[in-house]
Amino acid sequence: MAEPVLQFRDVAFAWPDAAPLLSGLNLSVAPGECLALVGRNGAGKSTLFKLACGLLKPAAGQVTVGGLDTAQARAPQLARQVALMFQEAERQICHDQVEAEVAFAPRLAGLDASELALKVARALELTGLAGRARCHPFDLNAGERRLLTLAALIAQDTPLILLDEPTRDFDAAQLACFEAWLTLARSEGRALLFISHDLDFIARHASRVLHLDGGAIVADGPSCRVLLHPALQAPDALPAPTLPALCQALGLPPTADADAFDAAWLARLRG
Ligand SMILES: Nc1ncnc2c1ncn2[C@@H]1O[C@H](COP(=O)(O)OP(=O)(O)OP(=O)(O)O)[C@@H](O)[C@H]1O
Repeated sequence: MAEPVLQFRDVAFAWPDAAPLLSGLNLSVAPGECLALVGRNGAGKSTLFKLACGLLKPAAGQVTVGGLDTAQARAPQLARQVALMFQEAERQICHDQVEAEVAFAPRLAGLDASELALKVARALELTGLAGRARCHPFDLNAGERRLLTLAALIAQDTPLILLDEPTRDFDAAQLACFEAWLTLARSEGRALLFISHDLDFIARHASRVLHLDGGAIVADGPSCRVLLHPALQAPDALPAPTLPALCQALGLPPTADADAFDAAWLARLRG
């Protein structure tokens, strides 16, 4: 079996002057997995992400990324293994030109000028920002700024990518661009973890969903099963993902794929 790209072993964590948030948390993510983290506000999703990229260190237990212990590894080593898009993506932009922002990580990684130019051009192309290379990031709209942070992650070229509410600011065209990249990144074997409150988006893309509550994993499995679980469908919870909920109501096998739904429904109609 492939070596996990991310592993939590008996991890404990508490914020200062607060009760323990995580205790004895175990999690393993394989290359190529696309995993969604769901759970109510304050469940610990963003904290788990910060532990996963080494911004926070566990109080007990161990977090490894690409086999590196985040408590021991140096930042440049971790930056070759894992990249993170913050929930407030524009806060991680630190250059005054789009191109310079995208070039930041590969330049620090020591790429020569021609490799660097290729990486930056590809990242801008994939995010639809090729025509905005010389712009100031704050002249971009909110969705473009999020795409800019995505371009920077693409250029960072890591096996593990963490995305906190990635679709938040996108219009329909930007979402389509992002979803095309997501499919490409999966085909390249990257492991993707994202936090999202958009259950339809999760149902379309996640191969696995973790439900976090009070810092503990209360469900871990295929998206249709976890997203329709009663614990996520409490009265004050998010609306169920459309297609899996429709399948459930019609007594069809759960799926988030429109073609599979059509096939199952037609088979039912034909008796
Ligand atoms: N920098 C911080 N300092 C102290 N406590 C924090 C800090 N960040 C988060 N917390 C606390 O940790 C708990 C988990 O927060 P976290 O942001 O990880 O949850 P979340 O599931 O990502 O929530 P949301 O969906 O609202 O982003 C909350 O009680 C929160 O108040």
